[in-house]
Amino acid sequence: MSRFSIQRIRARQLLDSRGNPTLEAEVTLEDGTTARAMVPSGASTGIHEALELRDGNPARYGGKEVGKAVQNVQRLIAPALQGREALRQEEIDHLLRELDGTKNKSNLGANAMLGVSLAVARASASALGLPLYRYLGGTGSNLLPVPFANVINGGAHSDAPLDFQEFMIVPRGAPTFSEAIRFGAETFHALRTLLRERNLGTGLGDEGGFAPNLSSAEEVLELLCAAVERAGYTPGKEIFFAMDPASSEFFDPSSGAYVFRKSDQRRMPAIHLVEYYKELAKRFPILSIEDGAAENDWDGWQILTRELGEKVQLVGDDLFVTNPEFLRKGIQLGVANAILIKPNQIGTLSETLETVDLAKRNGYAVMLSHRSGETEDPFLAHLAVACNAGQIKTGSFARSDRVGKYNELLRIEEDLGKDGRFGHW
Ligand SMILES: C=C(OP(=O)(O)O)C(=O)O
Ligand SMILES: [Mg+2]
Repeated sequence: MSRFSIQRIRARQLLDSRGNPTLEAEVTLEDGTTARAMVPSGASTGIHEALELRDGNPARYGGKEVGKAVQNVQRLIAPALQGREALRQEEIDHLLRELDGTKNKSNLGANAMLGVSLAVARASASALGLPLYRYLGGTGSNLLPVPFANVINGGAHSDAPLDFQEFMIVPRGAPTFSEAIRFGAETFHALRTLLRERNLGTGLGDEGGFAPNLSSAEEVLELLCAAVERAGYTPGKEIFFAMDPASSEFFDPSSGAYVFRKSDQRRMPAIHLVEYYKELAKRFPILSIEDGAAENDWDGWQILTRELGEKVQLVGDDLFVTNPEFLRKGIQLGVANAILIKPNQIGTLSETLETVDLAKRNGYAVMLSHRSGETEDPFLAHLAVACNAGQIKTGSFARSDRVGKYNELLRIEEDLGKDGRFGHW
């Protein structure tokens, strides 16, 4: 028993940014330190993600309550971890996995497990008097990530007639993180002005980006170029673009075709979709495409990587689900060249860090990511710096659940002072 031993673990149900129930875990150590962590939730979830446990009673929050996960924390996890050393994160996460006993965390629920895993790490950092990013990453963690700000929301994240889910602005040419935030936010404001002028609607989607009445990627990217210029910058110089088509959402497994169901009903095989990306990447300064092919379409991923992998960062999200097993398969097949990291896809902090490590050792770039259903918890900002990932996507500049992560990174930038670096991955 030490002052870092876990004395008490509790959990509660709160709301996420979409007004759906989510879980918060609270860990108290012997020395009295208490820390909490909240769990986010996706909409365009990958089918191989760890299971998010929901109660399923349609009469209450449409079945989305997390009472069972809360109970699992209090009745099963708390007694198993009580008295354990919080600084032994791997041991804690191993115990959680043993207690769950399933491959996809369906017994305890990945939401119950992740909440506890993250709260244990935060309590440890706090008890040691260290900033969370420093505790998680050590002395070499000083790279502030380039923000990938999702300013146009389509797909499963809004009612816009757009099949591609995310259009991001990437202020990679900024000299510092805080300047990148300024370049991005100024462009976001210019975009609002343009949307107003053109009567396209300024309503927001789930990640705080606009959800305008536009139905093609060309129209969106042209508008983004105009917004960048209106803000006083040059597309491809200070500000680049990235897309997450989230193509698993519009893949039809029975015919093997991609179908633009939200817009013009166009239907195409992977090879034509890749041609389309290539044309877009020729016309616009697109430096990253995520989930350009669907989660089970490994052939499509191979075409995509062969045709675009030299020129564009190709990020696997639904494809890898932050899981070392799927990433290993990707490495063997030579698909993608980057991975999206979402801790709740895998369910513990240690496994998240293992996946990051595997990616880096195999030359895959790493981007930390929020979920479309977020919380005010800025853990992700610390994790991005801890991993020296160099890239983070956490929405636009218009909702506190998103801006909270950027604001935390601004604080970390200040904390790092001269040791902080920005802009390379
Ligand atoms: C953040 C994303 O969306 P969701 O959280 O809905 O999976 C994504 O697909 O990258
Ligand atoms: Mg995605």
